[in-house]
Amino acid sequence: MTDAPNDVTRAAQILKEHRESIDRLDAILVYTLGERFKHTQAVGKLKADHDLPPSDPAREEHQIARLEDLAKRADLDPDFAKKFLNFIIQEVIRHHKEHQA
Ligand SMILES: C=C(O[C@@H]1C=C(C(=O)O)C=C[C@H]1O)C(=O)O
Repeated sequence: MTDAPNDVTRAAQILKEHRESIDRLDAILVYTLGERFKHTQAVGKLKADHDLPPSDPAREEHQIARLEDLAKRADLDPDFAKKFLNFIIQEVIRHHKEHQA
């Protein structure tokens, strides 16, 4: 079935509004990640200064469990949330190893 011109205009408007929301949320994600990395870089320096290991598996396990719970409440796939956090943590650990090199 072909859309009436009004339907096309309305759909275009709805698409535009969703994309504006997506752009705003992407900006929040990027700024939030930037803030997170500022803290993890400070942790990396602290660890290097005090000869502490780059990774802390017990802390990670606790974070993953917490994030899975948050994801369920936020209607986000908990497996995706887990993969996403793991991806970020691996990058943080790489930075921490660089601090210690
Ligand atoms: C930031 C830390 O270092 C590592 C990175 C973590 C993270 O990005 O959340 C968590 C645990 C550590 O493996 C930390 O120990 O708190």
